[in-house]
Amino acid sequence: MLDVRGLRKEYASARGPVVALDDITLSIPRGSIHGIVGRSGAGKSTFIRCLTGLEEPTAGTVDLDGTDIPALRGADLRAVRRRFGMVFQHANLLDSRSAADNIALPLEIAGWSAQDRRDRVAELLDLVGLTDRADNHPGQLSGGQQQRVGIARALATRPDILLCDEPTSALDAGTTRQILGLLRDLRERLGITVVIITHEPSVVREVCDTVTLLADGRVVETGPIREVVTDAATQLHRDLIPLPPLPLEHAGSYVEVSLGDPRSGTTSVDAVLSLLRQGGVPAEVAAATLETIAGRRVGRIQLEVDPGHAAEAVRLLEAAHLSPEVAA
Ligand SMILES: Nc1ncnc2c1ncn2[C@@H]1O[C@H](COP(=O)(O)OP(=O)(O)OP(=O)(O)O)[C@@H](O)[C@H]1O
Repeated sequence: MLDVRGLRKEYASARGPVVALDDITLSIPRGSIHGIVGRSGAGKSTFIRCLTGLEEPTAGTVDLDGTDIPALRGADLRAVRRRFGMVFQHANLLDSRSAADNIALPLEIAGWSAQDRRDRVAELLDLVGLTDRADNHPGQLSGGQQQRVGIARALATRPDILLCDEPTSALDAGTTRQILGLLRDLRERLGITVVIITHEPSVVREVCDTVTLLADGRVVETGPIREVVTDAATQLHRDLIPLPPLPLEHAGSYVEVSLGDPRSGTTSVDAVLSLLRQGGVPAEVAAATLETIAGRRVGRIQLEVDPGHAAEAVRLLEAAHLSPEVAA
């Protein structure tokens, strides 16, 4: 549905051009939840601005159902922008207006009649579970409820794509789960496509179907979560299944292994330990992260082995397709 090819964005600066996006090529399927991850400065915001036509790329195409967004001007561009709804880290609601009136704002701007606005707002309040809070002002709502109002407002004019820029970064873990549950629910009920910019691996793990990792304006990895997460060679595999750093003081050698690679029949911590034991290598688990992501059991284990056995441990683990790496 959204097909980005060779997208490049340069900004002029006193020290020459800054390349914010460099040859970005990726696809976001209709009705999917797509995560865009990357460090600060990776180009995430620039990418979103190019998607919505707020920024004109230096080169490349952004194809939305056969329309190249960067090629549009005037009324056509304004029309295509209405196909995107925006959700931000903070809902930025107007304090002087009730929840219902905040949601009605884009409908007023789009010229809906008072009756149509009332009907649509009631529908949206129900959709985000805030019917009983319609008359509350933002100061009377929790952060999570304010974000629900923000999401309802973004959906008001029935966009096809919901772009969420760090939608849960300001929320606690419990509220984050509720908001992610709501986004998933909206995708099921409305068939809407959701794009989430986030720096939180947990958001990607919990809700995304597909993901793109950006670094220095380039695509490092992109694809379905269930594929990238089971490929021990990807950066996303490490980012989505994080292990703690090694203990500050340690005498042993540490070997990290990955579970979940389809080529490996070894799927549990016990199986890894017994494989090493049978090979004559005693090992202990120093840390482990085990998750079920997109229906796949995946994990990473940090093993402490005697330094004299490290090379043998790596050999045994490699033979079992557990992608061992000596941690330093
Ligand atoms: N208007 C601009 N003029 C010049 N350089 C810019 C401009 N906007 C962004 N950049 C540069 O482009 C690069 C990408 O910035 P961008 O804001 O897209 O990154 P980001 O991944 O969204 O970062 P963050 O997570 O901190 O918001 C950075 O090097 C940034 O300094």
